[in-house]
Amino acid sequence: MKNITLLGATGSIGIQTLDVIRQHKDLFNLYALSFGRNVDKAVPIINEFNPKKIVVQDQETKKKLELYVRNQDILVGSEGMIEISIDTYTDVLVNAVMGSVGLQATLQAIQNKKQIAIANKETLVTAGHLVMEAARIHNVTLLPVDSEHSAIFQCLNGENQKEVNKIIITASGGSFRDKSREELQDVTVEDALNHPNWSMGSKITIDSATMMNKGLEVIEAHWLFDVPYDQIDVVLHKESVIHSMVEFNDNSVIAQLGTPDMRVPIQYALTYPARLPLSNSKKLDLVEIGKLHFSQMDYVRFPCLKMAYDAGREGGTLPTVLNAANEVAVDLFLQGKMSFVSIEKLIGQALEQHVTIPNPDLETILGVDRQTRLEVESYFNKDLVNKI
Ligand SMILES: NC(=O)C1=CN([C@@H]2O[C@H](COP(=O)(O)OP(=O)(O)OC[C@H]3O[C@@H](n4cnc5c(N)ncnc54)[C@H](OP(=O)(O)O)[C@@H]3O)[C@@H](O)[C@H]2O)C=CC1
Ligand SMILES: CC(=O)[C@@H](O)[C@H](O)COP(=O)(O)O
Ligand SMILES: [Mn+2]
Repeated sequence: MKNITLLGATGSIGIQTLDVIRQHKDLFNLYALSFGRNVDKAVPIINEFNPKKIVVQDQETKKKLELYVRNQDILVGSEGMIEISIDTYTDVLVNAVMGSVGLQATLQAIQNKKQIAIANKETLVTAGHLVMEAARIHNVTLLPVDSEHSAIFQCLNGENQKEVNKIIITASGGSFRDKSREELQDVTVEDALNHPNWSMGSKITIDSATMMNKGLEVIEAHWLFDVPYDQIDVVLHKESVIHSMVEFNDNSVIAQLGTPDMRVPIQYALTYPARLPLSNSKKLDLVEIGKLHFSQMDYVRFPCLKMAYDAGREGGTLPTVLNAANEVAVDLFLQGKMSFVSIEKLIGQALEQHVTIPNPDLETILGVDRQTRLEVESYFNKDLVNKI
């Protein structure tokens, strides 16, 4: 029996992780969980799974939760997340929190040799070099949950890394894939949240519409698989049936396919190297689908992807700036405070202003992250973007 600690239990990945745990009660026990502020969603989860420890985002949420929860310790904030992640009884940490807030918990869990299933790409974008260095030193394998990275991980299984020509990450194109740049001017939050293939949390759904999701995934792939940026391609594939591919030096290409169901990569990360049946998961029927489509990525249409490649190549603190600026900008858009196209403007502005610090330590990363968030808020307040 493995004790799982789940960061982000009330989110899209969190809920699907709980479904996997529910299906394999003989293998997994939910030992501890964290969530942000959604007490209504958390209470039934706590009643069903009875975790020993719970972490919430702030004191106010703790007070609300105390009205429903009597048997568990309720911890708060980043320190609480670290505490449950390194707890002696935690065997596996699933990082399914939104944003770079789970970075320190992940780093400390690695230092404590916990098994890590990582959905949270922002952690790897903001501090990939620190996370991978810790994983190397402590001999911990990061098991990817992100569908593309799980696919690449499976394609590389048993292969020689030196024989890899390139990684090909597929992109659905997101909710505005058929719109021109001009047509993006007056799109709404509701339009942007309408992803064609996946039902996900709101931040990643907006990232998918701006193509920043693919940019974050390129950086994530660079760190997880130790592949240079020149050997990572992105191709538009609107069906999201091929989750990603690897081309080898004999021009052979291995791909991983499946219906869009995040429980598949979540479960694989938890049961690796074994595979288990997953009930209520739709089988892939290629005959029913008939055709798969592919087209070249357009970096002018999707400037966020270009910014991510550039920031990744430059390295140092630039990916931290990219990520923090994106988190703030997406949040401002989701709150209805500014237009969709303002997201890329705010990120571009933050990247332009920043003087990269090479090889940053954790303190530097956390400082740059904080500073960038303040700066982006200030550009917004100074009217540098189109407010709605
Ligand atoms: N959803 C998907 O299919 C996929 C997601 N991912 C990645 O997985 C991660 C999670 O995504 P997703 O599940 O969609 O996100 P959601 O927004 O659905 O869920 C996020 C979770 O994190 C919690 N949370 C948010 N902010 C904070 C905070 N400041 N402190 C503590 N907890 C917080 C939320 O709590 P609450 O809601 O209670 O406030 C919720 O439990 C992201 O990094 C995403 O990029 C990767 C591939 C696919
Ligand atoms: C399910 C998943 O892994 C998401 O990251 C998904 O890939 C988003 O789709 P696109 O970013 O390709 O639209
Ligand atoms: Mn993905």
